[in-house]
Amino acid sequence: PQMSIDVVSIFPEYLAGLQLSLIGKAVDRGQLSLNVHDLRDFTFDRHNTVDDSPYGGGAGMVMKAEPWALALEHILGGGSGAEEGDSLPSAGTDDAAVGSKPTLIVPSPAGQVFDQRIAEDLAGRDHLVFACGRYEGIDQRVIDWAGEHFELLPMSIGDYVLNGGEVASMVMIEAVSRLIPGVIGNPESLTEESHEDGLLEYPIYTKPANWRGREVPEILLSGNHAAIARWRRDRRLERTAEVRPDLLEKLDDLSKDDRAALE
Ligand SMILES: N#Cc1c(-c2ccc3ccn(Cc4ccccn4)c3c2)n[nH]c1N
Repeated sequence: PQMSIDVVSIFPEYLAGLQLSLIGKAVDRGQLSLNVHDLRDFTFDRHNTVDDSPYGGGAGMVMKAEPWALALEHILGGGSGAEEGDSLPSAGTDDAAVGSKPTLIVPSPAGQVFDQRIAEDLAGRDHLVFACGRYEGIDQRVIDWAGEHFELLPMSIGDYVLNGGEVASMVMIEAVSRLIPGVIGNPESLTEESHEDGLLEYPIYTKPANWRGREVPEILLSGNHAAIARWRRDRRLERTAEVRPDLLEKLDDLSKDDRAALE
């Protein structure tokens, strides 16, 4: 497959949603391999303990180190099925064989904020591993240990607090996998999408032309493609200025027409 993704979680069924729709088809087509691992499979006490109280006191619980190290070693050892059953990996396809480390993404409120640029970077990698924490997070020594075996990326999906890393991992896996060539049905829709060139997308319409007395903007029915392109760009600039002026600040290649639209 072009990319293999492993996810470790105490709620593996949370990730079942990824098997549906786009990603499911890409997996069926062999473009993507997705393996979800239950952290509790790497515990051996009667209660399958994954957490304990924090050294130094404080509220909540901390995820124990050993189960995480065992789960990640299983994945490093090719336990994600990357080797088993596949044709012999030629040089460059198998991280372990050529020595480039797999990427370990650790969702965390204290991570770097995920964005489209990071999604594009991750889409070019061979093997992504997502470590979904719960409770107050994972024993720091796991992160320190993992840094020797993975390229380590603590990542946050935004400035709000979640209860764990599963939802964040699904967000990142969806944003990354749709950038893999062939995974999304219609590649054209990748080029025009918003956040690609820093502007939000323009308003979209489909039949009927008059819906409950509301008309589609005349220009869109005109067939004048240059005028339509200009109208769409103007709407994108207007919307971005209105909703996300911070994105506009970043743009430095606005044309005369662009500035006119922002007046
Ligand atoms: N990505 C991302 C996240 C998270 C996130 C990710 C992983 C974990 C594992 C446990 N918790 C609960 C928790 C709450 C408070 C302080 C520490 N930990 C997580 C929260 N919150 N917000 C984001 N954008």
